[in-house]
Amino acid sequence: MIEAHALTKRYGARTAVSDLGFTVRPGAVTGFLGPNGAGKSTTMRMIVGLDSPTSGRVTVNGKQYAEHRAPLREVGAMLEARAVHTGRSAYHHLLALAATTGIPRRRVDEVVDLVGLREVARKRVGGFSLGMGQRLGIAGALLGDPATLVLDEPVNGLDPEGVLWIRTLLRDLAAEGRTVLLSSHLMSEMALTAEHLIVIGRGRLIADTSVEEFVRNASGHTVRVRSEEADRLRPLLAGPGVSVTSDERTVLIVSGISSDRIGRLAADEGIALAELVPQHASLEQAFMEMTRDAVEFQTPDAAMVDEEVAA
Ligand SMILES: Nc1ncnc2c1ncn2[C@@H]1O[C@H](COP(=O)(O)OP(=O)(O)OP(=O)(O)O)[C@@H](O)[C@H]1O
Repeated sequence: MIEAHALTKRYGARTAVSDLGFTVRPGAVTGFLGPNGAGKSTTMRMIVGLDSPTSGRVTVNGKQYAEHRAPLREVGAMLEARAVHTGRSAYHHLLALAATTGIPRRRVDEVVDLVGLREVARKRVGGFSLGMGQRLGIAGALLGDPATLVLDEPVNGLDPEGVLWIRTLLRDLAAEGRTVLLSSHLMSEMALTAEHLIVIGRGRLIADTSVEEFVRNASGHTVRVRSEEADRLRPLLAGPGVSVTSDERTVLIVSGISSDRIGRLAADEGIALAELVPQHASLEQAFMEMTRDAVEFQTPDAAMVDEEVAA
């Protein structure tokens, strides 16, 4: 379990993390999301003691990282996959890491197999592809068989087979009762991997909720209705907060009213519906909506779209 209490980090005048409070629970994969510069990496660095908070605290299983007697056995982290001596082989990199923390050699063999690096384990890390480097980073994180894992962009650079592999691995590790926190910019992947989300923007908490709830709360919620009598149905739906748009004669996209109610209104008037489909926002749409005000740099196009939406 990871717990942050009033966690704050300032770099000079810049506040990277501000009064952040959250709990990452065991047994589920928790996604850590936020626009660029939101403070994710800073928070992760504080979790594993690479940076110290200006105020507040963050603990792993009740203690700050440095207070643990064998931190690698407590928390496994991959923050910068490339932070490896490039002249060493993958095997020796892991062996050196293990030796400094009293982890037996056989565990190195285990993690090498677990991450699928057996064939290249004796090759120099300098020649590794981005994907192989990621696998090595994950091997390092798993070395101490820790109850808690903190991974910054672990799928970055992996091919589709690698992405599927890590998704399955993380879900399995969580199912064993571990605490898994990962950040990713790939929303579709996050939607498939994580059950819970912590979303931050400009260093502050925006949401701490299940993926399902986060998507449900996004207002991108509409109902698609198809009927030969769409013209007759349309005025019946009108009301405060209801909006109806239509690009095709027989199709209405309705927001502000539930599909149950639309179905009832149509039935009362004897209007036959060919389709009545609630459309849920994707995690990406929900994320864009929830973090819109927290985006550090907006492209002119995105800003223009926002203005058009607001107009
Ligand atoms: N060592 C540092 N010195 C000064 N400012 C820093 C330092 N590290 C981070 N920052 C600033 O703190 C803020 C948060 O950065 P951080 O890297 O934690 O964000 P992030 O959410 O991980 O972003 P990204 O998604 O782009 O990786 C940014 O404005 C960044 O410029």
